[in-house]
Amino acid sequence: MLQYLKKHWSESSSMKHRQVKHYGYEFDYDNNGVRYDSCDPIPKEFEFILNAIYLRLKWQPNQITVNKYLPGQGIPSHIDTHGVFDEYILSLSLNSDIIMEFRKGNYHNSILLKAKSLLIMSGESRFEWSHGITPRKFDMINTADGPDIICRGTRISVTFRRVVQNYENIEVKRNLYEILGCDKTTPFETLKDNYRKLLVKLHPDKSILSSTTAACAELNKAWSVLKDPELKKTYDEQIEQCDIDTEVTIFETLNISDLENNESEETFSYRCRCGGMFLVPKSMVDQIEPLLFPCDDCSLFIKIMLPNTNVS
Ligand SMILES: O=C(O)CCC(=O)C(=O)O
Ligand SMILES: [Fe+2]
Ligand SMILES: [Zn+2]
Repeated sequence: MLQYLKKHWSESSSMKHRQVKHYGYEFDYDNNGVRYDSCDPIPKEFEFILNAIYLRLKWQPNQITVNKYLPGQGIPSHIDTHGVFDEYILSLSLNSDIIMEFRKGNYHNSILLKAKSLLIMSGESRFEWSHGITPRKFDMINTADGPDIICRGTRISVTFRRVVQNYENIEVKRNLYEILGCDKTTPFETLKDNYRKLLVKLHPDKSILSSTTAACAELNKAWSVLKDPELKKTYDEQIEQCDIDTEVTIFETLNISDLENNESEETFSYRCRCGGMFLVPKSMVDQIEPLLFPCDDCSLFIKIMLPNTNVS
């Protein structure tokens, strides 16, 4: 592992007080959140330790941060963000011993992290105690023979965390239909079939690599929206509204009162010259911007001036 890290260290980014490299998800120090788009997947070289962790804790990390501390460098006292990361924070110490300071209110504990040891934080130690490393070139330790001083070498730590998979953490970039390999007109059964096939291919239990987890969350999000007729409709309306940034041909500009009010349905309607239909969801009448709606058959649009529209 050390060999791998030493070989790949040149790609790492440098921070003021230490060097860091992320795998799986990138930890964003500006907003204490995570991004996964710009990040290297967890290297194969880490799999043996991920497997060992899994055997012991039945827990799979999907984000790894490697920190390199030269003697004299440290990390400010902190608690890893709740909500973004789940209940375990693990830290593997390599190459040098170091003292980590734990604090909770007025309580304080110094713990010697030996090289090649794994620190497991969970429960109170993970959520209530802060941890940090004082920037120093040596540490004081207590031994059976009394206090002693140890000089710090370069310490490399590998922190294992699991990004909580809620949708807020996942930036969905791709069109939801693209994710499920289909389009707006694909029948429900095919959507469902595609979802299942893709899910089996991607399920995180079948692979230890974290990019899989992100892809899986993306897939779940796509499916959770598209399988629900109401959400699908809203989503379709939104992409319709996005699509029309390009040139469109407006068939007519109308007021709501020009449309047919289908009492029993959620939509107003208007007949297109092609025989197709323009459908305007009733839920949209509170909008203040004029809206464009496509014909369900041809490429024409109607422009709707809503009661609240500012006419300037
Ligand atoms: O270097 C360590 O052992 C801890 C690193 C850490 O606390 C973190 O990256 O959040
Ligand atoms: Fe931490
Ligand atoms: Zn038409």
